[in-house]
Amino acid sequence: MENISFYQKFNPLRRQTQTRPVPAIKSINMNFPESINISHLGVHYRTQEALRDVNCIVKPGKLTGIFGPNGAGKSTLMKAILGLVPMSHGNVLYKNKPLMQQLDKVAYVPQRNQIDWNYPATVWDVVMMGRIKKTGWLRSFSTVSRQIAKEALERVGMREYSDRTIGELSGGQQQRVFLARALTQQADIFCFDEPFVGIDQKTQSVVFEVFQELAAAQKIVLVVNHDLGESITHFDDLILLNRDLIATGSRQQVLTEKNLNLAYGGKVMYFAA
Ligand SMILES: Nc1ncnc2c1ncn2[C@@H]1O[C@H](COP(=O)(O)OP(=O)(O)OP(=O)(O)O)[C@@H](O)[C@H]1O
Repeated sequence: MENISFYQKFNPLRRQTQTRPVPAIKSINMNFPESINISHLGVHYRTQEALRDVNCIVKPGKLTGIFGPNGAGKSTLMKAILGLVPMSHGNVLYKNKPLMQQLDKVAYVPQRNQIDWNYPATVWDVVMMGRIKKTGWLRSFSTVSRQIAKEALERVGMREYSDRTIGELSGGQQQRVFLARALTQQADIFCFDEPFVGIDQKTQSVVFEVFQELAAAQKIVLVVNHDLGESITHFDDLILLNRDLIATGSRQQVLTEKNLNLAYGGKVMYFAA
């Protein structure tokens, strides 16, 4: 039997990504239409400048981390990319069009402190929410949607918790449920804001495994993280911020002593990428 991941199995683009040749680059303005292209992005909160002239690309097939010290603008960058905070200037393009016009292609899991854990929803309800865009409001879910949700829960080891309310779960279990919901969306772009905060080691391993499966399926996987410890070695590409873009590229290119000093002001030890 063909050995494929959960995500590849339910990925409607799977056959195309396997057989279709790489499309020709048509845009004059940007070189990577299959990537997210971020140009001259700036964000102000009232008088405070949170991000200044950020230019980078986020490629499919890579696990990309947004790193930087507290208050560097990591979450702001993710939110600006998704149109959740207004940009003061710049643009974010995907497939030659503003990403904001294509949010149906995005699955986003916000920071856990932005989720109401007392809301009386079951694990199953939360995961099925990931199918609403495909199904439509007030319409009943298809057998296929139910199957996708079951397999997503299975993938993150939460199938037997389907009937629990989300408030009854541990932090790690809650994070796995939201990961399952993101999987059911069958998106092209996956964005996670601080998914490793307050979770156990087992959940961290499951989450990284799923991220790597998504990247292997040529998805865009963008993760805000602040942990400069061993877990950073799971990332392929990094965006290092401190209001300005300090560096972007492969992990090896970004994690230099000079870049870390610029971002953290000499407060972290340099270690080999
Ligand atoms: N809604 C807001 N209104 C005003 N200022 C804000 C708002 N959100 C963020 N900021 C400010 O913008 C700056 C960047 O915040 P942001 O949350 O993006 O940083 P971060 O790198 O994600 O930080 P952390 O690691 O602490 O979560 C900070 O100085 C923060 O105080």
